[in-house]
Amino acid sequence: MEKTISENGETVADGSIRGYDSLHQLLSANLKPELYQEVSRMLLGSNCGKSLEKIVLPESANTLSLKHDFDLQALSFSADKEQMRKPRVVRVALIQNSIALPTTAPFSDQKRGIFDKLKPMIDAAGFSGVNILCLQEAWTMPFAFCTREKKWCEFAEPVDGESTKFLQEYAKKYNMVIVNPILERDIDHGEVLWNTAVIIGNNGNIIGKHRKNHIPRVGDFNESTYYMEGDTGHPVFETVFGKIAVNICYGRHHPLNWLAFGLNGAEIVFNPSATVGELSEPMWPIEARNAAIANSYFVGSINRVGTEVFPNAFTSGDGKPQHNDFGHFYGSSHFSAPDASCTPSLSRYKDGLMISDMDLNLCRQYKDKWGFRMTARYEVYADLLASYIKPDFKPQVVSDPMLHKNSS
Ligand SMILES: NC(=O)NCCC(=O)O
Repeated sequence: MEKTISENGETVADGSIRGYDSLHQLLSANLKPELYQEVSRMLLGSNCGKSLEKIVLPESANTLSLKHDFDLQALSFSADKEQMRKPRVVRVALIQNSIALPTTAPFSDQKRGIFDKLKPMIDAAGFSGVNILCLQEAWTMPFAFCTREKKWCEFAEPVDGESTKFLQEYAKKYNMVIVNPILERDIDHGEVLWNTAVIIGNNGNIIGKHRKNHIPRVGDFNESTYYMEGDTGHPVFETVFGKIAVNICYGRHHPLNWLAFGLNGAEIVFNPSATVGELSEPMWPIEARNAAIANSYFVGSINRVGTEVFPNAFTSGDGKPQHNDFGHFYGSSHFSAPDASCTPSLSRYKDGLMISDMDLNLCRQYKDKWGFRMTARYEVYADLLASYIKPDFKPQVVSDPMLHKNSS
């Protein structure tokens, strides 16, 4: 167990929930098995009438997780057998990690340290036959956007920069599609910055990029100091393993953002994130799962882990005393499926690799079952939105005439 810190006024072990890695671990350790089964059925849902099955991973992957002390979980989502289509099972993985060195270390050492700590996790994914892997938001750096200091811009790199080159080797080696979320510097357009996910194909080629659509202006998340809202729309990348998209962090609070990736045909949407307990933990398991249900696709949610302390104290104009850290990034990466089932979460404080098999046929099966696409009434909302964005928009409110009588 790590040192203790104070979070929300309570003393807790650093990042754990009173010594437990995750909510699911806490519940399974403290409830009678028959009660845990009921809680788990409601909390994690069921897939084809049963709980998710554990995947047996190769010994080499388990050995790496023990040696390098990262959480490793692997569960399988299935779909009903169809007569006309073969199952389309893909193995998908998420990596969550803390930074490797203090934020005061030379920048190149910090970056190299993170690359080094990711190597065994990527190898474990490769040894396990993972087809698509997604890393966390701005994984090459501390999440320094709380500080508003511009020196952290040095971590930015072009789409084909150092981290993409690093991951291209793994993509080729393991025949793996890799989603690489970075702080991007657009060299060809005045060296401006973006929050970007680069999609690397299984041949090591760059398929494309997506830039974060919604930029937070909440609490310490002062990201608008660094980059603007993305200009790449809602691309879906057709890979040899399926159609994927990336909804970067704060975009998960915007149902229309999720919808747009769905309308473009996504089968798996990744949500690489950086968010802290006090701000968003109660939202975390709900938003992704809701998006998976409403849009009939799989969602892979990833959050970094640990508490990152910065050399200079900062404030966020909210009257709180100045401080040197964001709070605790609570990990808890997991997958959600269109049938409302989801995996348990990875550790709240340890690095981790979450692997899932998913039969992508489940997406269409759930479109057919619930008919959310058919019943969506898009034309009604298109009309409303078209009028809402006009300056002369008036909300459609029908007031009780008595209301006005009483107030006059
Ligand atoms: N990185 C980022 O967008 N964080 C915002 C906080 C949140 O959405 O929970």
